[in-house]
Amino acid sequence: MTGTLENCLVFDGPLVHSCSRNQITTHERALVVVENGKITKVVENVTGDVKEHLGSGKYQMKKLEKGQFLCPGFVDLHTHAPQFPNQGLGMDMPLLDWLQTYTFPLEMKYEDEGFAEKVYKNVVKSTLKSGTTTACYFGTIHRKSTTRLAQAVSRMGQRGLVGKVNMNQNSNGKYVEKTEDSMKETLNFIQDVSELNNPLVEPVITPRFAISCSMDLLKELGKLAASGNYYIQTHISENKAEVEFTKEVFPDQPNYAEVYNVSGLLTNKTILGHGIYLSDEEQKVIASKGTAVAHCPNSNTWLKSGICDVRKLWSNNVKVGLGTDIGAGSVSSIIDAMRSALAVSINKSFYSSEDYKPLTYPEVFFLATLGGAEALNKQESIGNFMVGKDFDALLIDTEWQNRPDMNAPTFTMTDHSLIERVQKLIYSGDDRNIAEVYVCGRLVSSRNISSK
Ligand SMILES: O=c1[nH]c(=O)c2nc[nH]c2[nH]1
Repeated sequence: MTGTLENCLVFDGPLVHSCSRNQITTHERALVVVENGKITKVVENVTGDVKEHLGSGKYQMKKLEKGQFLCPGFVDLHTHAPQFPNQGLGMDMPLLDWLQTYTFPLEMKYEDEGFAEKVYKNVVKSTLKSGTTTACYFGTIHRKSTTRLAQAVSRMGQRGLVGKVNMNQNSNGKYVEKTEDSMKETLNFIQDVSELNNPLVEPVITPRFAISCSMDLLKELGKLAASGNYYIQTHISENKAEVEFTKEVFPDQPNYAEVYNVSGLLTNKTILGHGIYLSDEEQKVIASKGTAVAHCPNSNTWLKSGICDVRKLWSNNVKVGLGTDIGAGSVSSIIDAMRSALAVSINKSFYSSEDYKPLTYPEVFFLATLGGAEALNKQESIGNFMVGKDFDALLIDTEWQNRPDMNAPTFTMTDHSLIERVQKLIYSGDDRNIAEVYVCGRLVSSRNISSK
């Protein structure tokens, strides 16, 4: 803590976070001191008066109420901002048909910047309300509209990685770009994001997926990513027909992962959506590059893509976090992604060998917070409440009686321990349990205020 406590905010109450993959650390009463957006002190096992721990000085206190606790902000590693208007549509189709019927026609509409502005400000408002403090967004091929998305993220105070999509082949014949334009507009987009002058908002190189890009384009994008050490996001091995199509489009490559590897697109700043059908060999290459997988269980269920085996990824040392994957996913909340990850893993256990253990609730909590931070290589700045990290946090309220008017999903009429309240959040909670959202110490969304 620096000098006096003036201009600092102190939270006093229960705290939960992940410090390792299979355990949730809980403190019945902790003090978290936040100065200039950073956590400068955490006092655990607090008893008695705050002054006994922090001395005298001026600080703004935030005392949590019964049933409330602090939890790290959620990391959504994979979502498509332009697809929010299609949320819940076309879930009865497999991936490639769904893209042609629903997704490409909607994404084409973002040629209109006015439409993009209207949608994107509501997307960011909504994901913040759901507790997503860090989001990796796909935009569309349209540079100016995707810049509107980055501006909305910046204005509303979210930590965001935003990508202009690249695709120069195998589309519907209309929603496609020339290689040269794709590269030029990606460079322009990077410039637009740098002009925001906001360290919380970063550009991501975003080839849609292998089949929508020629090898030339993939390699150009790989070079560009290396030139500025930029993040990269794309899809991999989501659906069996997609995997087969990829083999046809890139017959010289032994597998899907190698298409990205030879293009220089597998780095320790790459996030691959899905990864359901990756072989051990591919997973090992991905792990050796420090590349991460975004597990998107809700989307994988509705599009009937398959079940991603998170344990297998972990056993091959691949980093994993969660993605909501709107609009193939139907719910934009990482609480839902945690619950879906548990459900698909339990379902998988019914027909797997006896030694397959379904994911546990501490493990999915890890995926939603510290796991997502590690996937992005941002574990030094976000993911839990270690001193020196940025204060990206949620004030969770599980007490039904605090707001009966909201009919909150966590019904509580008897006493519950802190870890029971965490379970309630994961298994039955939703946005109504998120009272306040902080990014880098700034209150960006609350049940009473809405972001502009
Ligand atoms: O879930 C998905 N959503 C998409 O928009 C997409 N594009 C390629 N592959 C995809 N998968």
